[in-house]
Amino acid sequence: MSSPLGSSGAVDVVLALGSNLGSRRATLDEAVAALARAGGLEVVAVSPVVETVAVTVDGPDPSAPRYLNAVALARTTLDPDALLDLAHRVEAELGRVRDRRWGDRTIDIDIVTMDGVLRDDARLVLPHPRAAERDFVLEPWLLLDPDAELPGAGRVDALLAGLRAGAADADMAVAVDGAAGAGAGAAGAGADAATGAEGAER
Ligand SMILES: Nc1ncnc2c1ncn2[C@@H]1O[C@H](COP(=O)(O)OP(=O)(O)OP(=O)(O)O)[C@@H](O)[C@H]1O
Ligand SMILES: Nc1nc2c(c(=O)[nH]1)N=C(CO)CN2
Repeated sequence: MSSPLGSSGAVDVVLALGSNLGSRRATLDEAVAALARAGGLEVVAVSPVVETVAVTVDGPDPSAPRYLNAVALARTTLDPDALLDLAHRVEAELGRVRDRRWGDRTIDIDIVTMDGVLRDDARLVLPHPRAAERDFVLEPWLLLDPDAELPGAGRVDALLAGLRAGAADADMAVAVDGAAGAGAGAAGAGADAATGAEGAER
């Protein structure tokens, strides 16, 4: 089967998605579908969905609406700026309002890594500077790819184990659902670990 990207110049990217407002699961699915529809990006696989406690600027907040988080693996011919523009466009389409840092949001799409790209400027930092500390990124990523590595930080399984060893709230990720974006290479790995997030929209 031929790739919609053709054969030239595509690189692997890892995208982290999160939603803690509205119909979270539907929004994640719509975000994956919108990314998959966009020119220059092919969604290869999507992780199971993990329900997580909101991390705010003051730390984990069990009283805030919980997030559904997922990770998507994709291939793209877009350059990093164009990929960030696409992420922002999809966020805007899905009602993302930027008010507070780490505030509640219908959808957040972060670029975790882009193969071979190291970048650090006001607009974009790659790999994502906080991915290594975020169980809400590492857990779904690991479910999708047990051999995943975060460039410059190490294996995702080791990073997650380190976080869990250090965290009093090691069970912040409270439930695992099926993969987001079914039909876009969604992976079912880890769905057996579900503890009831299915239909958990409130
Ligand atoms: N790797 C990256 N992925 C996405 N945005 C990035 C990245 N590096 C830098 N940014 C910049 O961060 C800005 C703020 O992004 P956003 O509002 O999604 O932040 P946030 O999700 O609240 O916090 P965080 O960046 O810690 O995830 C974006 O407009 C973008 O310019
Ligand atoms: N649980 C959880 N907390 C967050 C998340 C997220 O995706 N999941 N995203 C944030 C900003 O990117 C801030 N806090």
